[in-house]
Amino acid sequence: MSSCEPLPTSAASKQKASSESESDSDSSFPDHIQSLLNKYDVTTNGFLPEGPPLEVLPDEYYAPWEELIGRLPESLDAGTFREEADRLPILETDRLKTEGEWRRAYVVLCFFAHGYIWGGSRPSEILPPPISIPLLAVSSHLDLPPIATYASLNLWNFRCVPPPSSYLSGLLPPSPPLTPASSSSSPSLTSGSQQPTCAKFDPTDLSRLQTLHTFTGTPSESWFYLVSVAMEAQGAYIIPTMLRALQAIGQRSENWKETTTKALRELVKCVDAVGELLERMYEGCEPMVFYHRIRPFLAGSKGMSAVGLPKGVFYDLGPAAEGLGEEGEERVQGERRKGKWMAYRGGSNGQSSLIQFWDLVLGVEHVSAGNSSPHSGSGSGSGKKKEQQKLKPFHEEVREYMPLKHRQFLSLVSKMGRGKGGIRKAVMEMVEAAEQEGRELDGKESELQKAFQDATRALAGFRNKHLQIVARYIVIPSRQAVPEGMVRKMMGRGGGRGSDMEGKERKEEQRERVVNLATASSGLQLRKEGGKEDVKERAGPELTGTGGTALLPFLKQTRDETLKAGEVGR
Ligand code: HEM
Repeated sequence: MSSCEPLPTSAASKQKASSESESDSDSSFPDHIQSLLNKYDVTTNGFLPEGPPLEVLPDEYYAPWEELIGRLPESLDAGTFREEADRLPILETDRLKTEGEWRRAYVVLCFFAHGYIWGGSRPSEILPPPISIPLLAVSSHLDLPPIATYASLNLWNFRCVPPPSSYLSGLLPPSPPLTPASSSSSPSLTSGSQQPTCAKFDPTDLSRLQTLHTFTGTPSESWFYLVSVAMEAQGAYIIPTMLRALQAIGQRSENWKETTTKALRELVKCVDAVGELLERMYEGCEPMVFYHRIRPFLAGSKGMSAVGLPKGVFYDLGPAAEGLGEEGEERVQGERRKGKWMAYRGGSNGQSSLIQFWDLVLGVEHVSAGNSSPHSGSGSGSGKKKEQQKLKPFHEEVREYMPLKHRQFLSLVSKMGRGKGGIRKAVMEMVEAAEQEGRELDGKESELQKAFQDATRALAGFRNKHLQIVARYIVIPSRQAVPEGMVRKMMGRGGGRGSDMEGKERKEEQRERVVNLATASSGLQLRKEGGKEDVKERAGPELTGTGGTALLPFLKQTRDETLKAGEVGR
């Protein structure tokens, strides 16, 4: 299917799904559900904003940021980004007025931070004051970590354009950025758009989405972010439906079984529709470009010893005053500086609130710490197992990377229904009650049990699709030769360890580093010795998390935990 054909999962089905619900007499959303959604910043687009993200900071004061972000891919490609970022003025954040402006500043500064850390021949372990000072202030205001997150890369990094009659060839390139100077007179500036905006803001339609920023300027990178945007929007309508079911369960309302069954059937349709969008990743994102060019920029600073960041990144706040030993001062590269070493996960779609919402509603529990440990990679045997047990589960840990209100919303959802355990708990109690009464489930109960199992299967099916994607975009490229052009691009100009290395040796060193960087995002390493490829069981190196948990087994575990949740009353 071309990217411009109408989506089977577009606005049409989103609206259809809602109107189907609306036609049910008991299905209008009570005011308190609406006010709950408002309170936690869950919009008609789900965890995306209600309207388009701001594209330019309106105050001219921020022109130096806007100017540089506007040509980030070119600057990175030319190998000049670090120098340019070093020369930026250290801007105050007190001119940021609205939440939209704070978010915009966060998007810009996160792109700067990752461009700076990963945009050279070696990762930079120091983030200079023009980036780190405002980034720390902005992330503290938003209560987000000072690192690229799903919010900065996806949720707040897109625009919606009119139907692409003029772009029928398919993928939309990222549009030229706006500068405050070019748009300050425009009344549409604060609503964040210079392009003609959509008649209706509809982020479910991939053909009408564009990213605001990328590191590489490639259509693959835009597509990679935009697929998630469309998925989040497509999944939005199910949120109030599921809340209503959880409330009915919690209140033990007379018709809780019917309400929940209906909601679960709707959830199956929703998960399938979102899964169809996920599979559209193949249409516009090339695996080799993703693996070698895009993914390295998404890497975090946690668990990155293998690529030269053993302590994470130093957020440099400037030279320390005379005298030694003040708190918050460090000797960094021979100089006393104010600042702090920090280590965070990289940007990941695993930070999506929508998928966690589904898990919580259903009562799916995930226990694996995934590949999150920065420190235990070299451990082995039972020691490593014990360390794994001490780690926070991946899904719990990544909540800290979600916008505050969404985090709070998920925490609230986890307690709805009959306390922790979502719909699963209610279904289990129902089955146990029938067992205790020595009877079979009645018709309504059997329907609910089946609807619940179908929903967990649908979610496991979604995770299977995701596993295939991970195999195609990470596992397979990690085992193929690095294409020439990719090495050159990744190294930037003047990259590499020096001119004394030649030919094969230099190429191999570069390949290793590129592969390490590419696998390092989220703390992965390419382990060379032994192991079997676990997708198709071919011999070859094994991708592991630094916590010792192999990547594919981790994702398979999340799928199996989903399936297991569905086993009630068998
Ligand atoms: C090229 C496309 C993609 C690749 C290569 C990919 C890769 C990965 C990897 C390596 C992980 C392990 C944890 C981590 O590194 O953070 C992960 C986890 C995850 N990804 Fe993706 N991903 C892709 C697209 C998506 C999309 C579009 C979504 C939807 C929002 C998504 C949702 C998730 C979720 C929810 C997890 C957590 C594990 C789970 O709950 O099953 N991924 N992904």
